[in-house]
Amino acid sequence: MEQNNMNNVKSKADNNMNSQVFASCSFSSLGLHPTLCDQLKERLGFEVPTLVQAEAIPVVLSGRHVLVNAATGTGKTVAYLSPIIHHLQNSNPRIQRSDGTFALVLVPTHELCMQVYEILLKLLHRFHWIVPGYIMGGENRSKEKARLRKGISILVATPGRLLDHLKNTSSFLHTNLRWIIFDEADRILELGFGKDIEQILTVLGTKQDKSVSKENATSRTPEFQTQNLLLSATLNEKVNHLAKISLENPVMIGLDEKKIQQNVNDDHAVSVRSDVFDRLGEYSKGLSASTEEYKFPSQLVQRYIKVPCGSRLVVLLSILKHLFEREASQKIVVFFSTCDAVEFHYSLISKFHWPPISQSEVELRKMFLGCKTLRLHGNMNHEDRKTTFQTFKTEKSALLLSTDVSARGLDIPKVRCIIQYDSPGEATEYVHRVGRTARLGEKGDSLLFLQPVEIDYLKDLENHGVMLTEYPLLKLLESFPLYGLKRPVKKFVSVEMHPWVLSLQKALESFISIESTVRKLAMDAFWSWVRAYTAHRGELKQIFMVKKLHLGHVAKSFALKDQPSVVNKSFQKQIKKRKRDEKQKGHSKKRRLEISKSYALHR
Ligand SMILES: Nc1ncnc2c1ncn2[C@@H]1O[C@H](COP(=O)(O)OP(=O)(O)OP(=O)(O)O)[C@@H](O)[C@H]1O
Repeated sequence: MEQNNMNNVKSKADNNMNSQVFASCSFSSLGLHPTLCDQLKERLGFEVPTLVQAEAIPVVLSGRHVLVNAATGTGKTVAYLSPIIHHLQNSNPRIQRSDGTFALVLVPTHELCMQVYEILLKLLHRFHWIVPGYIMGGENRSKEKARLRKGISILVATPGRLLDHLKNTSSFLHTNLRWIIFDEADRILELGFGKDIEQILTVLGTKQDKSVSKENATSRTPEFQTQNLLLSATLNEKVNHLAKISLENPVMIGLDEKKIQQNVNDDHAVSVRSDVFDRLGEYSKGLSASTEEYKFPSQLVQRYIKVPCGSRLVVLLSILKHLFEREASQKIVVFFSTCDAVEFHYSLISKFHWPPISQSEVELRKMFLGCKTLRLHGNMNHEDRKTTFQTFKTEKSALLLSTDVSARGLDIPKVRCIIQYDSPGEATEYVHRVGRTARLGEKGDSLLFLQPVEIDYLKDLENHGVMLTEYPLLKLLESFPLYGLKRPVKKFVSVEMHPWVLSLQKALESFISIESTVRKLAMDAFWSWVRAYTAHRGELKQIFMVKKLHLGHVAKSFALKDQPSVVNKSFQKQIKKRKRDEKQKGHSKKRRLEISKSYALHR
């Protein structure tokens, strides 16, 4: 009886969740071609549209420019791809490869490029005359040229490589271009592609000139007009600017109309000029002090864990152990600030054995974490990145250690938990990292690591409407066996002094001292971690201050016993050398910009 009641409650909750995610209509009722609806069902398993799809598809089909601001994992990709495919397959006479490119999807990263391309492949299965393709940095240019020469109807591209081909590949035919889509627009801009995008729009002749009168601008024949779509899970001034230069009288989807109205009414002068971009601009301004708007899936449980610096590594490993022992089959992503940190933790987790047992039982020694572990970062070659991404997608249970290369737009099914071991910095980044879980109504947890000195970061998140609750760390530590050590009698023993923490830290340090390759990785990771810590921008600089840190404790978080001076010396040396080099080169502002762009790309 009790079980029945429980089941009823669960199914009500599931129904409730479904109605927050899915619409109560069908794909065909939105106007999509029946064969395309079949493909959505057969190839992707989509029975009904999500709310965002139900709202966006008819508008995109109508030919209007659109700005979509919706939470992560709500189905934006199909919301723009399906109307495009609908129109292209309907085209009479049939389109041909030799007609060149009709639709251009711009994405920020390689992984997202491949992801969109794979969805396209599935949706186009029965429309063999519509050819999908991709071009992206790091791939072989001549092969891409050859593919472009043959003709690609729907092209997915990263901005830099697209611009390259627009300038240098004369056989790239784009005179029939009808759609330009900016997927993950905020990320594209954050990575420093703003100028590339402006150039792309100029080369394609689709940059919106706001000096042209509105009447003239909207009276173009719809058939030959380029329809631009901009999708972003976060809104800010930069996205607003891109919207301004790329969209013409757009329909806005996902923006809170009441808020827009309120902001506009608050400023009478503004309400007189009710241009859609002024309204968007006012909307962005009214959002918060930092002009950002965030949307979270309601089922996402967001927590933070307060950990003293020197115990960070032990606590990370303990939490992972706890999570995988509680639920053996699950996927977890841990975010780090640098490629070196990913390499070090990957190597450590893949090799570290515990609990401590006698030498005679050596064959029984278990890995500390028995889960499949993968790594992903910008210094890996493309093939490895692709393989990791595919493996993590298909595994039922795995741990992915990653930099922010996987924070945006990547759709990995069934990720149960996101751990932000290194703080994300910008709140936008926080949103996108946690957006890898709790997708499309699924359950999801997120956990943010903060040191006591960084706790003000919570206020910054609060200013953006992100509220976190505290994770009960001491309770977790109490749950571990102590292998003969005495459990503390005092209830409120500190995290650092907890016997489990002390003994695991000791084991990690001894392990590192004999494993020279892992030790070398730890030293590199320490160095780059400190450098990344100093790179926080704006107001965050007051929260994440290197001088507030004890470098000896930082070293401990890389299982290094060394006094910081030993590790620090090489760090100081490198900093000095860099400064010297920079001086010699007459380090211009332009150069600094280039460096920060390439730094972002290599994360
Ligand atoms: N109608 C649907 N029915 C079932 N599943 C769907 C439907 N639409 C999308 N999905 C699934 O939902 C997940 C999220 O979709 P998608 O990646 O397009 O979201 P998104 O809004 O672009 O996310 P992000 O902002 O993180 O890029 C994917 O796994 C996708 O396969």
